[in-house]
Amino acid sequence: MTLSDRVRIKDVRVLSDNWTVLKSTTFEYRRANGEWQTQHRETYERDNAAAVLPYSRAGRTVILVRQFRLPAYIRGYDDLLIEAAAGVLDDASPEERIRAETEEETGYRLHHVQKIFEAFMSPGAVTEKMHFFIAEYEPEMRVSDGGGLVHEGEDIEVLELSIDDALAMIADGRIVDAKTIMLLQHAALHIFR
Ligand SMILES: Nc1nc2c(ncn2[C@@H]2O[C@H](COP(=O)(O)OP(=O)(O)O[C@H]3O[C@H](CO)[C@@H](O)[C@H](O)[C@@H]3O)[C@@H](O)[C@H]2O)c(=O)[nH]1
Ligand SMILES: [Mg+2]
Repeated sequence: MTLSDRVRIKDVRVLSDNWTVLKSTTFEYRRANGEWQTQHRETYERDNAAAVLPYSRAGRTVILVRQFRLPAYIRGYDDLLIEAAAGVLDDASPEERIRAETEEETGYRLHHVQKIFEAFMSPGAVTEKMHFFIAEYEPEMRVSDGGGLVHEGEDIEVLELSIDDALAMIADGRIVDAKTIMLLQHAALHIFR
């Protein structure tokens, strides 16, 4: 299947080209009834990213991180966000990037990482596609404190939580990050049954 016979791009304007590119695109879309309709949409063109849930089957625990997120704060969330370790790919492969990112953010040097799925996280506005991984960890894999890159402003706390506590934190609103909820629910369904 291709959409190229339903979409005609007419004009693309760069509205902002700073940390990430914001574009405005004018295009024609052929509706289900066959009529062509002109539309304008803005897209925030982010690189793809990867996220991971390190888990211990024996300990029934997972590793998460906690950090400040300005967009959530602006929207009224008055706490640090609890998240799965994640990072943008920066032209690396998802597997390569998620290992490096996990070590940077959590201090764990993972061995095998298992891809579980890919997902667009906000497809109405953001181009980013997230690659999701799970990975078994053991205490010996912790090679540093993690914490992220100070010169990039990262100030990341590492959390080791029981899966039951993590799932309870989704229910009571202490975990509100989408990628993290997806990974924890995957773990509940497929790892810690
Ligand atoms: N100077 C500057 N730095 C930025 C900006 N935006 C992000 N950064 C820095 O760029 C680095 C990106 O860190 P990563 O670990 O690679 O990405 P991330 O912030 O975890 O983002 C991923 O997860 C987010 C939460 O789900 C996603 O929102 C994001 O799109 C991505 O997937 C961080 O040091 C962050 O502070 C910006 O506008 N200006
Ligand atoms: Mg990150």
